[in-house]
Amino acid sequence: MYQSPRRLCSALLQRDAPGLRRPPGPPPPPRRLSPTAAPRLPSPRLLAAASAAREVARSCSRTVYPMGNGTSRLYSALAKTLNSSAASQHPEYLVAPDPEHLEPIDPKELLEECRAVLHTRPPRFQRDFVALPADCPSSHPPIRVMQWNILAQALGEGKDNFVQCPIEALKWEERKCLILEEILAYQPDILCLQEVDHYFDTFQPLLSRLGYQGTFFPKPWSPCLDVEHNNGPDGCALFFLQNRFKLVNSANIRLTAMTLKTNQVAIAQTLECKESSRQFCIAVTHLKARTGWERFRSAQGCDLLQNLQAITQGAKIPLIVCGDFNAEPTEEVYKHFASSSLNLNSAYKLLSADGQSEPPYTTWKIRTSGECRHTLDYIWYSRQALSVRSALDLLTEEQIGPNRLPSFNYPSDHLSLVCDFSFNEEP
Ligand SMILES: NC(=O)C1=CN([C@@H]2O[C@H](COP(=O)(O)OP(=O)(O)OC[C@H]3O[C@@H](n4cnc5c(N)ncnc54)[C@H](OP(=O)(O)O)[C@@H]3O)[C@@H](O)[C@H]2O)C=CC1
Ligand SMILES: [Mg+2]
Repeated sequence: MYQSPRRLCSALLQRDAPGLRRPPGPPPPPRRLSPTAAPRLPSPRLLAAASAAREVARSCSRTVYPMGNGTSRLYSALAKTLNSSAASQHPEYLVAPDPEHLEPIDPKELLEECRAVLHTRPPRFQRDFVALPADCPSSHPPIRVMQWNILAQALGEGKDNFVQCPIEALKWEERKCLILEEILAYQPDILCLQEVDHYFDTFQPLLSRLGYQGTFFPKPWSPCLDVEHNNGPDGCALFFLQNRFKLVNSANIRLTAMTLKTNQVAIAQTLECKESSRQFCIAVTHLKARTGWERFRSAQGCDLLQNLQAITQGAKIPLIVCGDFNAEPTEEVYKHFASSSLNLNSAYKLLSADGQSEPPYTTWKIRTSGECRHTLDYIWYSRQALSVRSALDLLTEEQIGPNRLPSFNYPSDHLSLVCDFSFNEEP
């Protein structure tokens, strides 16, 4: 049974629940003015939902529910993991909430709830799926994969220095709704995320109630932990829809570079499709950032490829690798992936006229050092076993706007990549 909107509202607006507030700290820095974009026009239904949400949140902040109440159960599951400022002393972020306490949410209702929270923001950008020619027809529904570096909240507010992005645009309570809206709009079967620093308090509880099974692997020395009032370490997260796939095996990989352990991680899981009984491996990673680290990234890429060779039993199991590689297509690590014996192709190349060129950008931001427009994010796939049926077009320069990303209408400095895959016929 789906929950009523009032219960959904409480899922989103849990910030006001007792024990879930951030600890008192210095006042926020002066806020810059909002841009003059046209606000979304909320429907009366959305406004009613927002008002109901505020009411539920207010009542939750003063009411102690007896055990067994659904709202209280939700809060207790979230509260277990949300006490984020203490994360570096007490690794509470490693404790997953009890799945028995999670009740299903209707995605449409959650989307509506997100839109209600976002009603003062400019409208979402329109992006279209581009159909791609496939070699063979498929009798099974495609597998939709989303790759997205969602921008860690602590890094966005405390380290990244996006000088043209108003601090208000980064407010977590609204930015998380923009992130959820993007996920709910495309409804991926598999979701590969980087820079997740709100796994246990936001994505795990909400996405598991939408039917996903999630795994989180934090970076060992996440730079988020250096930021005051952080919410714990950031890391990679992998979610898949439980009604479509069965987990066969799962590996959390700490990447090495020239045998040395590094601060970067990957998750690789073998899944079995419930409709077709076919197995494939899905992996997510986030390689070392910054210029000057090209050889390091290349070594991390080699380590990941070696791990994936073993996990796919020498390329016997079809593979999809999603990641923020922090590397342009000219870099060595890209070339290793393109020429690996795993026989991988990069899905977004298929959007180009010749099928050979990566898109002009997957991240676009302005830092104090200037404008950074790069192609760093990829979805690699086994070119023999899988076909890309369609891919979500990127935002245009005009949509991104002169202040670039993140912005009031897009929550991350990286664009999401979304592809529909199907299996080719077995030889
Ligand atoms: N406490 C300790 O003992 C240790 C702490 N650390 C911490 O970890 C950090 C390094 O971690 P590591 O994982 O190697 O980090 P990375 O160099 O990989 O970068 C971390 C994040 O910073 C973002 N980033 C990239 N370029 C810039 C930039 N120019 N300005 C601001 N942010 C940027 C990246 O985002 P994107 O990928 O989107 O570009 C990425 O998510 C150190 O700075 C330190 O804070 C590290 C080791 C030990
Ligand atoms: Mg980043």
